[in-house]
Amino acid sequence: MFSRSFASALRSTSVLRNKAVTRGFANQARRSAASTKSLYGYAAALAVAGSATFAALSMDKKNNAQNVIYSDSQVPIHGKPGTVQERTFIAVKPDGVQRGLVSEVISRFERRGYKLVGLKLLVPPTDLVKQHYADLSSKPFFNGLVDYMTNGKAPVVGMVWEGPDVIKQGRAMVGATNPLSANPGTIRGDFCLSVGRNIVHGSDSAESAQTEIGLWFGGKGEVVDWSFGNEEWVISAN
Ligand SMILES: Nc1ncnc2c1ncn2[C@@H]1O[C@H](COP(=O)(O)OP(=O)(O)OP(=O)(O)O)[C@@H](O)[C@H]1O
Repeated sequence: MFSRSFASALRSTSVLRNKAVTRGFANQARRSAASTKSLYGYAAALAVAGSATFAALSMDKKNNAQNVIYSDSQVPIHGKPGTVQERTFIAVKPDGVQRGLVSEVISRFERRGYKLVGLKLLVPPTDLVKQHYADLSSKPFFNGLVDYMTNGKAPVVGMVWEGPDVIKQGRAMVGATNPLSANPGTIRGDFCLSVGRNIVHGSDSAESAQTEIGLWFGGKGEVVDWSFGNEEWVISAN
């Protein structure tokens, strides 16, 4: 289902008029989605569709409107803080996955206009989580936090999101660490009650984003550069 809608989205994108190219990528997307039959099929299809869009945009260099802030294809995996290609690391933690809130989190970032450039599902290794939460290593809850993130009762969904001011806006969308202090309208303010089960993580600074994206998405090709077909309608200035 997702692959079919991506195929039609790809075909309707003006820069993708080459049907043979589009069909090839659409078929790959269909195979990916069929092999996983889930939201993560959607993720695979999205990654393939993203690559297709990026490849096609590279072929078509007709961007001539002066007031459009187009993305630059030469982006380090941690993005370019302060630009439209700023990137942040957002994770749905095991309680969020267990409670079926992955799509809710993705949807909020997508609807806001942010672009998903990295996505993976994993039970993270202990070392990774210890590094991720290194600044909390002296806290009494540290061992419990590491165990909760790594014990495999549910996986973590790690994501890299891109767009203007995404680090600060992402934190605002996530809400205060303690859900009882989180504003309604934020993810934590809408969906949870306990600081130990606060559903999501979001990088709190450009430095954290760089470190965390490198930790969770350090492998080659794990973050995908691609351009929205409707970029002009989401991030342009007049
Ligand atoms: N007092 C506490 N008791 C139990 N767990 C806690 C406590 N304080 C923080 N945590 C856990 O440690 C995580 C990291 O805490 P931190 O102070 O870095 O907050 P945060 O930056 O809002 O959270 P995150 O890093 O997960 O986005 C929290 O999200 C929460 O899961």
